[in-house]
Amino acid sequence: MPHEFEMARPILRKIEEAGFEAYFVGGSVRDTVLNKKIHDVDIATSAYPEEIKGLFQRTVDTGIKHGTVMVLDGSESYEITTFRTESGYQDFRRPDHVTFVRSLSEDLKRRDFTINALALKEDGTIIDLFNGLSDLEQHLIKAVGDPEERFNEDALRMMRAVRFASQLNFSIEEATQKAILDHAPLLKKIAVERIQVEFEKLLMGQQPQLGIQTMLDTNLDQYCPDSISLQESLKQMVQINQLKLDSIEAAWVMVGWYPNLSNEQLQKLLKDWKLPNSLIKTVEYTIQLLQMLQDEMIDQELIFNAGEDNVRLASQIALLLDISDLDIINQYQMLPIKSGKELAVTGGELIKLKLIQPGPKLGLLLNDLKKVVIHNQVKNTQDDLVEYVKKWKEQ
Ligand SMILES: Nc1ccn([C@@H]2O[C@H](COP(=O)(O)OP(=O)(O)OP(=O)(O)O)[C@@H](O)[C@H]2O)c(=O)n1
Ligand SMILES: [Mg+2]
Repeated sequence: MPHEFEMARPILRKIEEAGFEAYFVGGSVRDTVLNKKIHDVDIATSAYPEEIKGLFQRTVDTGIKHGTVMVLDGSESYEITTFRTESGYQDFRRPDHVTFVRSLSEDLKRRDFTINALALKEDGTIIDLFNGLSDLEQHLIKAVGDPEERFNEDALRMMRAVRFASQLNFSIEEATQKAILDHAPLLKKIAVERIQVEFEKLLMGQQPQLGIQTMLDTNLDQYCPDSISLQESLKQMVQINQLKLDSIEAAWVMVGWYPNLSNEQLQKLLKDWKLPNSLIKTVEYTIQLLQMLQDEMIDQELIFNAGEDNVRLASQIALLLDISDLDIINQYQMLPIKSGKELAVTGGELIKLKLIQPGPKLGLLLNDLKKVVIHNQVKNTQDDLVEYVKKWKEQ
């Protein structure tokens, strides 16, 4: 058992000693069987939330309505969720109400895929009611029970299927994939933020091209934000030789690069996907840098404005796209200044020298100084810059 489970074993034992059942469930069990590193440890139990709260000293009501109580143990914390069934999914995304149940099988049968429906007991026994182990061995993503029901309950699961295909390099079982094709339009009901999380995990998975191809094959792309541009990108991305994306930034630069969008269209694509502004800025700068590389023209000012991180990202993606990076990292390092603050004169000094008065003109002048220094037209020394300002005043 991995260290994370070892740490949590006493918690499960304590619940069992009180006469209830408790299991590790979800992705951590799947990833343990696959010998992968685990991140979050989820625990499911037959005990009701109030009963869990009675058993442990330090608890937090993180999601008590849905049956989840957080138990604090030293510096660790564990989410413990009561076995539940969810009924009446009228909006294809959230259960109308949650019913707590005492039976593990009731809980497991409402889970999405067989590989995610395994439970692990404190003593190491695996409970496998839906042949999840065999599907893990066969590298198959297969819905638990009737795939249509599973996707009607939560349409996001269709995106989860293609995301797992990419992350695990698994195929989607035939009936499950057919159900995705048939229910793809339901994705429209899902909040963009939730789709975004799955799509990013897909892009950063070990086989993004498998996930992307499956999105195209099942029409899921048609129900994602800005689907026309997206489809164009995805079609191009499957063509790349061995696509591998190791950051969210790189992933979105690739998506934004392909459809050949104007800056406004690119903004719309990224906004429609509800990306944070800082990420949008990064993607915009990096795409501008890539356009510059494609045109084989170095624009010092753009390199300066984009900054080191975006320059490094552009260089990395140029490699994937098979365009020359024109040594831009070096070009960046050779810039005479890396920020406006490195100018050899400040606004205050220029005012003291009576070369200019405070006001909007000063801002314009400083901007101009920055430009001529970046373009190596004037040396970044106080004398040279003061000289330049005197001439600038005369014109
Ligand atoms: N739409 C969903 C989301 C989750 N689950 C169930 O809840 C578990 C935990 O969900 P989550 O942490 O979102 O996904 P993981 O499968 O654990 O994947 P990851 O490793 O990315 O956390 C899943 O394994 C699955 O059993 C589900 O049935 N349907
Ligand atoms: Mg998880």
